[in-house]
Amino acid sequence: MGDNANSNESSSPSLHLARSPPQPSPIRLSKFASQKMRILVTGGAGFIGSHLVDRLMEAGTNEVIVADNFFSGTKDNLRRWIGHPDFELLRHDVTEPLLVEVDQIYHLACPASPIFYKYNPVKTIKTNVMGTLNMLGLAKRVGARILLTSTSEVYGDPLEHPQKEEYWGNVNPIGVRSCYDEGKRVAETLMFDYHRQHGIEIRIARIFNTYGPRMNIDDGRVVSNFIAQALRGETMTVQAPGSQTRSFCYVSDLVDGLIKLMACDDTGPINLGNPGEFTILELAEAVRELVDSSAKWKVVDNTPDDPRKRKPDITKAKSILKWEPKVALRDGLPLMVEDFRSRLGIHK
Ligand SMILES: O=c1ccn([C@@H]2O[C@H](COP(=O)(O)OP(=O)(O)O[C@H]3OC[C@@H](O)[C@H](O)[C@H]3O)[C@@H](O)[C@H]2O)c(=O)[nH]1
Repeated sequence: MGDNANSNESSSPSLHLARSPPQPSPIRLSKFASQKMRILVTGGAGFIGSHLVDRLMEAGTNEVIVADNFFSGTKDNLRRWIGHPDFELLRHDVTEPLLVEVDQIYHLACPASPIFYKYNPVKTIKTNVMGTLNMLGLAKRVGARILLTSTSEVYGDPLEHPQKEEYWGNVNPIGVRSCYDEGKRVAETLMFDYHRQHGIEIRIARIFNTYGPRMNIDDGRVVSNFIAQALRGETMTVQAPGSQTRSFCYVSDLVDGLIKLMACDDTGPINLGNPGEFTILELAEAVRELVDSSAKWKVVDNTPDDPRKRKPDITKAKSILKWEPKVALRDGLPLMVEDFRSRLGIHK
């Protein structure tokens, strides 16, 4: 009985493992093909996406296609590249299939601020599941390598600290954050299943809290909220209890990590974040010192399932990518304040 079952090789799951990856189209292998790398960035009009696009375009060796539905991203973030011969901007929602010929896909598309991703939770989970399926389908068809920007939110409200990639997390499957947390967890699952079943080259980054110029002023996340509030003379809203912690990574460091991950030989997941850990009250204090010593903060209600602590273990990023963040919070915050001042037209 056991022998018979084992002798039926076509049903053996192991046969579906480690297939060779799909090959690029013949034209790409011809000597007349453009030597530039063709790269799709989904969500490329967003905060992190547009900084990534800058870096890819500045390299001068890439052609970049951005697909964005402009739900939280804006064309303004990309205005310096519009009209450039190596750049193309598509208004496209990743929940619909996309057919383009590319060598690499950076799949970022998804609202990342809790107020944005909770605004239309069904759309958020569709974006994570159908969007990732569509991009994996594209990667399979054209033989592209695909990098998913997953999140530290896959660890939920973590029971291990700091968080290592091996930790499976503590996530509420039915809570108000689940559309994002569970959505990204399914997206990671899809990535690995396409890798195992179809040999797709995958890379997964787990991004921790990131900040920097170009964040939406009313993005709703804590760093942008505090800076905008302090600059406008409003009271900073510290959500209770204020002792919860986050680790904040400056956007240029994060983009370095993404590019190194795409280039390396490891699938990930790899944590990308700055291990410097601060309570939310410490952050409010830092912003007060920087922007306006008379700025005030008040404690307001929090939202359900807010993680109480978060800090990346970046041992893997250090050893595999030779990456670690260079910009400390005290150096990155002033750069963001400068950007917010100029966008808000506040020059005090
Ligand atoms: O005005 C505010 C906003 C937020 N907060 C608090 O600041 C902390 C951080 O909140 P944010 O909204 O900035 O971000 P979160 O850490 O909740 O989620 C983020 O996690 C990592 C990324 O993947 C995403 O960008 C985002 O989901 C929370 O404890 C929140 O309660 C405030 O105290 N005041």
